[in-house]
Amino acid sequence: MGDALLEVRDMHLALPAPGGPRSVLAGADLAVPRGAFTCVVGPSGCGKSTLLGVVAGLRRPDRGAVLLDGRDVTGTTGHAAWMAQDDLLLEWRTVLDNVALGLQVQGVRRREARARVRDLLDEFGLAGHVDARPSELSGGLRQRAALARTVAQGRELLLLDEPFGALDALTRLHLQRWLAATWAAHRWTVVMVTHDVREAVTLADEVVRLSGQPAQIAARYRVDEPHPRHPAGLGPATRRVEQDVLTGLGVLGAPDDAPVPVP
Ligand SMILES: Nc1ncnc2c1ncn2[C@@H]1O[C@H](COP(=O)(O)OP(=O)(O)OP(=O)(O)O)[C@@H](O)[C@H]1O
Repeated sequence: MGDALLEVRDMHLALPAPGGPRSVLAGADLAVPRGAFTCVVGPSGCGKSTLLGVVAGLRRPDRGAVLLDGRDVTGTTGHAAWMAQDDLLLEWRTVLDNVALGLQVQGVRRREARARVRDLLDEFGLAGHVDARPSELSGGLRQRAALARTVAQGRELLLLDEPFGALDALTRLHLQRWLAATWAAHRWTVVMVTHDVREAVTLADEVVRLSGQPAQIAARYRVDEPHPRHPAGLGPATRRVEQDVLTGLGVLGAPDDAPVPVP
């Protein structure tokens, strides 16, 4: 794990529940190399977002550590930028000012922040929308703007929690292709939670599967196909990984560590 930018070690966390604290994370370990894309999948409600929250420092674990480049950042914020399914764009600000906000909250003056994000807006296909309000944008453009705001913060680590979860299937496919190409050009270090296994194997160098509650790392799957990948044109080895992840989740064949969830 010597070259890992992010290391999560032996993470334990219990959260309040009606009958007393319930263990949500029970010894999760993670190592993400600098410039790698890791996707986290797992049964609904198993603790994926909670794990991301602990990595971001929004929650302090009961036990375990979060290391960034070997620094202990457990329970602190500032090392990671977070993007959730809900884009959290401010409706009264233009696209330019929403994206610039990522820098302004770090103390950069508005004028400088606006100047610094303009190139990013061009690259993210938002050049024609800088003065638009979020309500004037399509769902896909909103998510691009939210991602631009996340990236603009210049943090070492990007944490994406189901960023395309609310989009229709076609828009989602477009954004997966776009993110695959944009990430391949930048090589940000990313940990992304998704329910979409095709999305995971399209984007990730490694897919990490969590077990059911309390969550542990059930399996890791390497995806070696060169980036950028096309979600509808994945190679046979990547398709096999996809099948393996689905099998592990109990969607295909026999699950190896969890009961098949009854919808
Ligand atoms: N603030 C909280 N207080 C108490 N329990 C919580 C809190 N937040 C989450 N939980 C519980 O912790 C468990 C894990 O939740 P989490 O949102 O991390 O799961 P998830 O895998 O991201 O879910 P999903 O797949 O539905 O997005 C769930 O049982 C949830 O009800």
